[in-house]
Amino acid sequence: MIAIDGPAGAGKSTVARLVAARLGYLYVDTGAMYRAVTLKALREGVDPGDAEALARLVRDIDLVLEPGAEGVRVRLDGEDVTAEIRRPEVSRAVSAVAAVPAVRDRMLELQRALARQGGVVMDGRDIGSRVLPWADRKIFITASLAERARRRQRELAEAGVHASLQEVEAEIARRDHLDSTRPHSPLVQVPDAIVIDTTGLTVDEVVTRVLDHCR
Ligand SMILES: Nc1ncnc2c1ncn2[C@@H]1O[C@H](COP(=O)(O)OP(=O)(O)O)[C@@H](O)[C@H]1O
Ligand SMILES: Nc1ccn([C@@H]2O[C@H](COP(=O)(O)OP(=O)(O)O)[C@@H](O)[C@H]2O)c(=O)n1
Repeated sequence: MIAIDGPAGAGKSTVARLVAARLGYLYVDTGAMYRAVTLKALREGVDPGDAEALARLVRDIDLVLEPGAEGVRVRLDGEDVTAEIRRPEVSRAVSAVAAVPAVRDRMLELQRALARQGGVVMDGRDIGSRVLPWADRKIFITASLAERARRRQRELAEAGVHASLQEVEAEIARRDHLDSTRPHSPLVQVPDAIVIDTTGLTVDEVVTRVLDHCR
């Protein structure tokens, strides 16, 4: 069981997916789960600040993560929403939705159920601290804000979304602040995690470091 946490755009998903493939483990992208909940809320006109409505919304949500050739596919109520959950509207609202305790408690149940299936690499914000505190390895992946913004801007451009570097950087910084300061299972660096700063590294170098640590 490998737990990977860190701020937005640090490279968690990219590295976690490759490490899971190398080890033959299941990869669980918990950020995608919070994004899918947020998409459902936006579609149903539920205010991201309405905790009671969000608690109802997650109670029997149909959320499935399926391993695919190009990464995990996300199905919400039977529909493939893999691309849509990366839209800027979802990114803007997700931290408010993820701050609601009932949402986090429901995601925790689903995440632990996935981890019970066997070898797993799970990435997010509270995996080492709350979801899988008994994980065999914990890794905190980070990078400078400027580098993370450059990476996210490139990804958005590839998806046809054009935003200035300043805008992307401000948005990431705002989300990191919300994620780190919420009362319920905030983003924290646990003392038993090793830290990898990916700023000057290639994806391969980071994957190698994680695999070395897991041996
Ligand atoms: N050294 C590196 N480690 C991880 N990702 C990197 C690295 N260099 C560039 N990238 C790119 O940065 C982006 C990181 O995004 P992602 O993995 O979604 O981060 P996170 O899951 O932490 O938000 C990807 O497009 C990835 O290809
Ligand atoms: N374990 C997790 C994972 C994500 N999240 C929330 O979900 C958001 C999106 O996560 P993500 O990993 O997809 O974000 P990116 O770093 O890929 O942009 C985060 O900003 C958090 O608000 C969380 O609260 N706890």
